[in-house]
Amino acid sequence: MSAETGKEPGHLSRRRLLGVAGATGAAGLVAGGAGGAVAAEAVRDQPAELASVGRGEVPFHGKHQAGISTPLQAAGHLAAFDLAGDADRRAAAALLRRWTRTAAALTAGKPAPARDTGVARDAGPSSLTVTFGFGRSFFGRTGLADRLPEALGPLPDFTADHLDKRRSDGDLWVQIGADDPLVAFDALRALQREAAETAAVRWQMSGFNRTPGATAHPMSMRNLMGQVDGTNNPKPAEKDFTAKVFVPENGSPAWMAGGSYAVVRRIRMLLDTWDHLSPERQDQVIGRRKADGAPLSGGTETTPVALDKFTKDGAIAIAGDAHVRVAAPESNSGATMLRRSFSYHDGYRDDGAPDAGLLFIAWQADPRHGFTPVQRKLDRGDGLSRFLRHEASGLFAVPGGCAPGDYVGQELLEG
Ligand SMILES: C=CC1=C(C)c2cc3[nH]c(cc4nc(cc5[nH]c(cc1n2)c(C)c5CCC(=O)O)C(CCC(=O)O)=C4C)c(C)c3C=C
Ligand SMILES: [Fe+2]
Repeated sequence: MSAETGKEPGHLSRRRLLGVAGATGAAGLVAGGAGGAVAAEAVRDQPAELASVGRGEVPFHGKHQAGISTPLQAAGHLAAFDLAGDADRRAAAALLRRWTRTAAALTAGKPAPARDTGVARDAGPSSLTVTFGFGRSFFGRTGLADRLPEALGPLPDFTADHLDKRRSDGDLWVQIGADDPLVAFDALRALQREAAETAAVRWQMSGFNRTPGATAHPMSMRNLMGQVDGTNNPKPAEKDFTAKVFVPENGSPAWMAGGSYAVVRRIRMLLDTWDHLSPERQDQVIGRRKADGAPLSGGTETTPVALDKFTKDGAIAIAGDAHVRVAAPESNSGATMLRRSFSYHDGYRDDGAPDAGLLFIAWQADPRHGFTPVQRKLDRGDGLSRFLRHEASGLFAVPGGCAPGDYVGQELLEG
């Protein structure tokens, strides 16, 4: 219950809640009891003005969880949680129910049902998305080993790995994205508080992207190496997008229908070394122009890459070890994924280098036909890999979305 209104906070948006609180105080001074209540009612019925960024709202409920094919937001948090030693399947189910209720409220621009700290009080939904996933270790701990998806087998070791196990894996995974950093933090804090005695944070990472609307060009984001990144992603409008990214309705296990698999890699960029390369070398390493994202085979950012194109001098336009050649579906028997990453910067290391890079997140219907074969190929022959360090890794089964009243993962936990 809200002390100011006497109603459940869920009835009001965060914005209106603030308006009501302010108006009740002010009107009470002038008109006293009954008059104040009337004024409060009037304010509640008047939606407060929000900037366009604040108004953005991504539906929480649906066939797929939000935060997968949703356009990238400006602020992101990734967190993995481990279940407490005595937390069983029932406790995990209760947690997912609490988390779902909170995520549904916050993404609709309402305050957290359990406790509103006020951090996001005067903001709208701000395109908040909250996405939940299960790590391999979750299944053994909850007695659900017989429901472990085959696709959630551990990722193989790659020769380029420098993984910190404490910042890798985890029983449960949460991805938060929003166009307002305060809204994103509010969601992270609410979920962490609600984990209470059931689960504790194993690791947490924060990232960012360009603010939507800051520029119309290029079409895709820039990463911290300065490259236009995300151009050749599968697009939601393409007819095979769903098959590439989501587990089909008749897929296995049945509880993953409409779900997806997220590969999470914390990839540090060796920016001091990278920044010393000439612009031409940087373009060759990727196979695209840094300036506008156009492939070195010609055209603009959206022109398809022509891997077999030669220049006038008879040289191959896109080098043999160029990142886009080695990573392309054509070089990997069609293996593909949706890359939806956040940049990160966690200050400076002892050697003075920035601790910065990409919270790389790849979404696919099956990582054995997506991330794994592509990373194997990159591991051996990618010209970009000498400027990168893979420092943390996780693979999570992200179930389909839920209907109002249900909770994410219900079919796994109760089916
Ligand atoms: C295993 C998969 C991949 C990892 C890990 C990865 C890391 C990584 N990539 C960039 C920058 C760019 N990648 C680009 C394209 C691209 N990358 C992958 C896969 C991985 N990248 C794929 C499948 C593709 C598309 C290839 C194609 O079909 O053309 C690009 C070009 C623009 C684009 O299409 O997105 C850039 C730039 C960084 C910096 C990085 C690690 C930090
Ligand atoms: Fe890439």
